[in-house]
Amino acid sequence: MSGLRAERVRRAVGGALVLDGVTLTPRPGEVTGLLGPNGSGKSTLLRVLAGVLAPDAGVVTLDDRPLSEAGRRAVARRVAVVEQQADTQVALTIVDVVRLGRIPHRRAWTPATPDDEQAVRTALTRTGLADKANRPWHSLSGGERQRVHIARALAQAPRELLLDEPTNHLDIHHQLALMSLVTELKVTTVVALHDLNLAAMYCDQLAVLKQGRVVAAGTPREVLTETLVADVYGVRATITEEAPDGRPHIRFLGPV
Ligand SMILES: Nc1ncnc2c1ncn2[C@@H]1O[C@H](COP(=O)(O)OP(=O)(O)OP(=O)(O)O)[C@@H](O)[C@H]1O
Repeated sequence: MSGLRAERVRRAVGGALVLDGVTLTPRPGEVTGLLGPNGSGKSTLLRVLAGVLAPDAGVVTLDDRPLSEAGRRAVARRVAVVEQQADTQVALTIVDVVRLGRIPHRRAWTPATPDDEQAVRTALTRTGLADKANRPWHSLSGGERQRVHIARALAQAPRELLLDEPTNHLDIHHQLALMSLVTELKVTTVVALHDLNLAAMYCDQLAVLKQGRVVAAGTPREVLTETLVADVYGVRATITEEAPDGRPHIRFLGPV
């Protein structure tokens, strides 16, 4: 089966079992939302899918081949990752940071090709950063930095995109713009989200983690039920299905 897949993955962090038998099969070209309360294992699962952390048991495969055998460079050409609170230390401009996305595609010691520069320009335009390309990183707001990291991931031209709470720091316009962009890309995407309504609006599939296990998976309509929100998040909610496409809308009423 093509694409990225986690199968019965277990992983302990700092002595505690954080992922306990997680299987995730993101559908090619679709957006899979990863939900779950704080500490449920979302970031850890994304790091295991990215090959940054190795599973203790189980396997992550890319086109049926274990990630551990694929080689870092081959993985970097395919899989782009935007981590939470990704920071960049050095004195770079926006366009410099976005150019970092091209590194996996370039041969050592060769200058950027016109294709590299075109990919960088397109990524800047799609994230609304084209007119800010030469701004220094340190002068950017939290939301602008977040968008630069998304642009860097797009410049990488990945087939798989892993995003850890990418709408953190973003105002409502940029949250919606980012999620629209991600759905338009037709790149296989796994995105950790806290906002259940955003997940319901934009994701094709959802997987819900609780204490390191997948407790629900399917379409937003299948997954987002009042019972699930109460069980997993400890919150009372009423859920309606909104026209025209019948996606669920969650109205939170309070803690259980
Ligand atoms: N370096 C570490 N040492 C000890 N425990 C860790 C470490 N990193 C993560 N954990 C623990 O692993 C669990 C899962 O963390 P993870 O960051 O994957 O959760 P998450 O679902 O992404 O949470 P959040 O929604 O808060 O970002 C948490 O209980 C966390 O405290």
